[in-house]
Amino acid sequence: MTTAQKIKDIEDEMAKTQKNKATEYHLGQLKAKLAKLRRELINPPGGGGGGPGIGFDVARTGVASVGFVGFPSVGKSTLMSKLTGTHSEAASYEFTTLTTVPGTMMYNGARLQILDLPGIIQGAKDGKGRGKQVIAVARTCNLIYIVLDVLKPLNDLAILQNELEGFGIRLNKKPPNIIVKKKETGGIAITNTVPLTKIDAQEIKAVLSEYRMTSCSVTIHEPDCTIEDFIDVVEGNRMYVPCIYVLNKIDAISIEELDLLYKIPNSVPISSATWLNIDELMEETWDRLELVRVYTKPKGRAPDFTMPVVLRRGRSNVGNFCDAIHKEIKKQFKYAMVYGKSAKHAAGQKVGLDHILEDEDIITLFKR
Ligand SMILES: Nc1nc2c(ncn2[C@@H]2O[C@H](COP(=O)(O)OP(=O)(O)OP(=O)(O)O)[C@@H](O)[C@H]2O)c(=O)[nH]1
Ligand SMILES: [K+]
Ligand SMILES: [Mg+2]
Repeated sequence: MTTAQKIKDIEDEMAKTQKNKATEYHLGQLKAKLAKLRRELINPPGGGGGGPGIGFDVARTGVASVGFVGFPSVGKSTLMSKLTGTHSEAASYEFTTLTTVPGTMMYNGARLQILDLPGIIQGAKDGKGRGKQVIAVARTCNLIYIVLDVLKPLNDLAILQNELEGFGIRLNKKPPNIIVKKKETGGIAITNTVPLTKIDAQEIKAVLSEYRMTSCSVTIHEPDCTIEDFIDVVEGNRMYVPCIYVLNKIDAISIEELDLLYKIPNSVPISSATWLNIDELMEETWDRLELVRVYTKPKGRAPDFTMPVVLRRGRSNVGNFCDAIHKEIKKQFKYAMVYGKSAKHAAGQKVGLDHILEDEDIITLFKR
């Protein structure tokens, strides 16, 4: 039996099983089994299906990457070509794009890599078409655009989300605040600092037994966490990626229809053909990438506002700033003066390598 068939069997059994006190343990086991099988699909035990396939992965440039995921002919290549100036073939027939086509664009002083990807179809995560390679590239991006054609059913969005979820990608979600620690002995201890509304001890134990984890402590700080969140933590290979739903081809619909589209959270309606609303798309892109621009101010001179050093949130301390300029700089570092949002005083703050910089800060380095 193939992995995909085993998955189908478990999904069928879950659909048949009513959720109640008596079946909780069984359902927990089934969900854990499902997660393990899905991992096999991403990373087959024999190797081979793991990372992006040959020709699919491309050299990474720029400070952040945006990957385009969507069904065929929704306008991904049209958008990518116009944004970057790099030609990616666009045509009215499906599967025009057959591999990753990279381009770059500058925005707010940051170089962004834009990855145009082949169209995927339902079942991609289970091995249909080149979907697995496409999703494997998307997994490594800092932002995903799910591109949709507004002339097609909006339910396509749910299908695509499901494809990415099945490949261990979590869209617009933070990692659940749950800590699982393996121990030598002592059995299973579950503590929670928030009320558990959607998960219970039986389910947790079923999952742990499925993973052969007989002794461990589980601490749950995540409000309303589900058994799926818990499995994500136990599995540990999830990618939490921000996502914008790009609703393309609005040139072909009425204003009334457009008003309805605006109600969909995390979405930006655009037309890549007639270049409508691209400004909003880029502003949203900038916000979601959480980039930090830092301007350098040579001692005794005015800051250079033309060329920021761009860092990513979470990797934006003074040490990261030094590394972004030159790997030797940290060795000579004595202290830095920082001006802007991260500084305690308007007149600036003297800081060390651990100080975390904020967007549009100004910095002067002092060497030993
Ligand atoms: N009306 C309209 N048509 C568009 C728009 N953007 C793209 N198209 C048309 O949609 C068709 C497909 O465009 P592509 O850019 O090739 O789409 P794709 O998503 O890259 O397609 P694949 O590579 O085959 O997956 C072409 O005929 C485009 O001219 C748009 O904003 N409005
Ligand atoms: K096409
Ligand atoms: Mg294309």
